[in-house]
Amino acid sequence: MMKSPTGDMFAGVGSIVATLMFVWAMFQQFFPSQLRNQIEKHTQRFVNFVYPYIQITFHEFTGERLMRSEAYSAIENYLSSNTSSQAKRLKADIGKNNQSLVLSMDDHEEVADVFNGTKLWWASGKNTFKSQAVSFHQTTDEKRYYKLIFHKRHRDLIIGQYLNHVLKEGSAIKVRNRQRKLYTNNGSYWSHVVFQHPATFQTLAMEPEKKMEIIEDLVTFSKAEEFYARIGRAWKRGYLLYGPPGTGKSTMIAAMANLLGYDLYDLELTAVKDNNELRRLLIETSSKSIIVIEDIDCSIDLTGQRKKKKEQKEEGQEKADQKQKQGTEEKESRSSQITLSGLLNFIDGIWSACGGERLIVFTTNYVEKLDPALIRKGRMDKHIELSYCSFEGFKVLAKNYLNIESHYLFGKIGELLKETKITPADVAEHLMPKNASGDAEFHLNTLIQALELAKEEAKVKSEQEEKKEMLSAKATSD
Ligand SMILES: Nc1ncnc2c1ncn2[C@@H]1O[C@H](COP(=O)(O)OP(=O)(O)OP(=O)(O)O)[C@@H](O)[C@H]1O
Ligand SMILES: [Mg+2]
Repeated sequence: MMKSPTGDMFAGVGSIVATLMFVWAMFQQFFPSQLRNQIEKHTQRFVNFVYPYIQITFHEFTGERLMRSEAYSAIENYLSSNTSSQAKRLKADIGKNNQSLVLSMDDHEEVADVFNGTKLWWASGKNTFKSQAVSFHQTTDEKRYYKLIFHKRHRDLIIGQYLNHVLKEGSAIKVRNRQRKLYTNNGSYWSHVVFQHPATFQTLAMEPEKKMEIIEDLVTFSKAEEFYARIGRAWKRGYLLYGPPGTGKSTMIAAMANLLGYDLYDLELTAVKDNNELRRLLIETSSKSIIVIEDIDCSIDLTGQRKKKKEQKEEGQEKADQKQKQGTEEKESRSSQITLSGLLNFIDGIWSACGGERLIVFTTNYVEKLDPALIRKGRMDKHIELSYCSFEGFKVLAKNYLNIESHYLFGKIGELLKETKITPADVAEHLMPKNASGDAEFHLNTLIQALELAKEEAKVKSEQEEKKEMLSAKATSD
């Protein structure tokens, strides 16, 4: 059978069409990506030419387990404290202690920042995805990010110094804003509660110069990481607060924690079994913390042996329960001894082993009872005496409690304070409002009465002592 030319022709056309279609398919399959690459390459070049900026994106969640990125939260803190005044749309959130509002820039906002004279921009944004998970509620995932935009000329400065600065500053702000904790050792373990003591240096009754000196010392310490590294010393500082009961030692520790934003570890030595346990407790403390050992003279005695504070105090009560507990407790208390040398070794040694800044604060009512080895400089770097209320101290309390800065009775009170020993705690007690009227004059007058009474008592006491001395002198001469 002969083939028709048309048939032939058609067959030819058919194959051409098939070939073309094949080529087209190939073209479609391979070219777009090649083409895209090409286009991208050229546009990138073009964009680089007319748009010489670099962008870096910091995503909120990173990694496989989608951890919240440290960098993102540091940037968030940095921006909310440094540039939120520029942003027109802000997000608000409740800050620490549920009291203050924290403002940060809202999505799709842009703010500028200047670093060493170089301007750069931060933009916030979010990508929204429909969730893949099967759920009755349709959920959408939002992925937030910050984008840093800067001129490529400043690449080194921004990627090096500036980002470092942002991350450091951001983490410092986070520390300042976080909820702080008060740890107490329950035997050999720390347990914690939220630390919310309102004491500040501002409300602490003390001579202004002395107060400033302490604040400066603390702030210098908290910023001295490089200094301590350079001189090869562990980043720690010891304070010894001493003075009669009710002069503000514990209050000052709370003020220190509030000033620096540190956690507090209230170490009860009498509850610690032995040196090993003490070591473990100290190792478990975190950096940026204050370790407090109150009434050091009651916890450790000069020979280095632990006193049984509780048993001394509540002897009567204890006797009743004693029979029950005897078996186990006696064994325990015999083996539970923290020695002075053990404690000193930790103060000297342990800190070097764990990084981060730590303050250790000892308090005592009887500084003269302490072993000089415990309080020599280097161990306790700074000795702070808290003493009876001075006129300056009284003025702070009057401002705190009565909200007054001057009053015609102040002169008289100033005179009386010079002649009497009264603790800030006692002064505070007299200024405490006891009824709704809150009358300043009434409170100042009760304080004056109390001061006069104390003065009288002191006089009687000194007279009695004088008499006694005279009598004993007479007895010896006879
Ligand atoms: N310097 C001070 N400034 C302001 N308030 C003070 C001061 N000293 C004492 N107070 C008030 O008196 C109360 C008791 O003070 P605080 O517990 O700080 O004394 P302390 O020195 O630690 O006494 P102790 O030696 O008994 O532990 C506090 O609640 C505080 O309100
Ligand atoms: Mg105290």
